[in-house]
Amino acid sequence: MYNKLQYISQGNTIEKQLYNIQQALDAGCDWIQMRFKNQSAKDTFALAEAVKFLCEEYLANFIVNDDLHLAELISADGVHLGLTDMKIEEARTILGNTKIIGGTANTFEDIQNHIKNGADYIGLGPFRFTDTKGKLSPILGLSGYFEILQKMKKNNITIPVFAIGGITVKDVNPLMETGIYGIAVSGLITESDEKEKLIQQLNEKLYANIIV
Ligand SMILES: Cc1ncc(COP(=O)(O)OP(=O)(O)O)c(N)n1
Ligand SMILES: Cc1nc(C(=O)O)sc1CCOP(=O)(O)O
Ligand SMILES: [Mg+2]
Repeated sequence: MYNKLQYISQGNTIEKQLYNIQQALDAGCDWIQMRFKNQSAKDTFALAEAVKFLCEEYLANFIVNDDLHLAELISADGVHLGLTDMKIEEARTILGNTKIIGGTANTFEDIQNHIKNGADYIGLGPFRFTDTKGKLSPILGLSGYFEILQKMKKNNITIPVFAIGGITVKDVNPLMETGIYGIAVSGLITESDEKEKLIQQLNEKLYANIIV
């Protein structure tokens, strides 16, 4: 069972990334996706090794954005691949069945393809406009999630779906009502001055209907 909250890291330097990731871990986040764009291979590797070490210390899941070979090299828990990254089918062949592979989707058809190709979870977005990522796919809004999740239900499709893109605390309840599994957030956690309180609030909402 996956955690319902994934933190997507931010920062243009190794130091800034490590600071943000450590803060998220300290505040109780237990799933980190390292997203470090347009950096040298040397720096990306150095950061990945340090994040792997940190996540082991905090018993947090650690996946790498985009770079399957890096994920393999440092034995991360998995990788997140977008629609223009390495094909999920190929990634599955390389990583085997024990690693997590997430795939980005913007439509019901994307989800069908990812399932066919062996994805473990879906990052469905964007929910709304966000500065965190350039070249966004069409914005889904609540109605987009509702339609796609209804289609999944009708077609008996079950795979954990994480909403992503500009999500704030007040979006969590309505998003969960559409049938998503969890959320992936970056700016919300990075920019918060009260991270522990925020993560507690998010988890309360995300796990509200789970009976232990
Ligand atoms: C959980 C999750 N969902 C979607 C994305 C976006 O991936 P991608 O489309 O490859 O865009 P970049 O993050 O690489 O800019 C994600 N990273 N995580
Ligand atoms: C990395 C990413 N992927 C998206 C997609 O729609 O595929 S939106 C996004 C940015 C998520 O960061 P924030 O929580 O700061 O908006
Ligand atoms: Mg990508």
